[in-house]
Amino acid sequence: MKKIGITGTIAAGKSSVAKILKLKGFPVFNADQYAHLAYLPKSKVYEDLLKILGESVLDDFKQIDKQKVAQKIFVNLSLKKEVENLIHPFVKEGLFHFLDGQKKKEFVFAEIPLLYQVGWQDLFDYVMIVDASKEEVIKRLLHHRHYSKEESEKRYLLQKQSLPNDETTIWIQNNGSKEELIDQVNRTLRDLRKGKHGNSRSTKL
Ligand SMILES: CC(C)(COP(=O)(O)OP(=O)(O)OC[C@H]1O[C@@H](n2cnc3c(N)ncnc32)[C@H](O)[C@@H]1O)[C@@H](O)C(=O)NCCC(=O)NCCS
Ligand SMILES: Nc1ncnc2c1ncn2[C@@H]1O[C@H](COP(=O)(O)OP(=O)(O)OP(=O)(O)O)[C@@H](O)[C@H]1O
Repeated sequence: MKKIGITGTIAAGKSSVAKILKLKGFPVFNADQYAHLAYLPKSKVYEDLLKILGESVLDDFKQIDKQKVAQKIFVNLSLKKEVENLIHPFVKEGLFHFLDGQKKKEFVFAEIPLLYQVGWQDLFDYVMIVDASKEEVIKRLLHHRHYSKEESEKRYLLQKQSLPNDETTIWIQNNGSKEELIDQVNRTLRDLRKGKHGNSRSTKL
């Protein structure tokens, strides 16, 4: 089993790549979706999250409202850190459990937007970085997410990150059509099978 982390900036096309891979039958873990499970009353970090965030983040059904969480943590970085200290280990456990169940698969993927910020790159044999030009990203945020021009620029700058590059990095440049994106994913799979992306790094798993 080769483990491949998928990351990249906002609206670069990470989820689109994940969708293409899923349609081709590959298992794909989604860190953001899994993180949302932490906010459900039955999760094991729910009570601790409530202690940190306070009852004001609950909605009428006693569910933690993610929008209210966002409003609190993005203006209070120490609170954000405290929340992350609960959620990141929760997601990591979910990721390990997922990988454990896929041992017989050729390739297994995990979409982790904050891969480098959380420092999980060494868990993977390869890191696939989905990239797009600033112009394309802004266009997608305006047209598909219906953000204003200012909001789009702000989000782009907030999430822009410096991305490392070594022989185990696989770049997907998503500035063209969806068909071109599918072609690139197919080419990448072919190259991976031929070993063209270098020797995979030794992982910590
Ligand atoms: C704060 C959370 C709940 C927001 O989740 P969600 O997936 O719903 O994000 P989404 O992009 O849909 O935003 C929800 C709301 O937050 C606002 N928001 C999102 N990002 C930002 C930001 N950087 N600054 C201000 N507001 C923001 C949005 O405007 C929206 O109103 C989520 O990001 C979270 O749980 N973060 C902490 C844990 C973590 O690091 N997760 C990553 C997985 S490893
Ligand atoms: N090559 C493309 N051509 C046209 N539209 C695209 C292309 N790639 C992605 N999109 C569209 O741009 C938007 C963002 O793409 P996607 O959701 O895949 O990005 P993402 O990196 O997962 O975003 P986020 O970081 O916000 O979760 C989506 O509406 C998607 O359909």
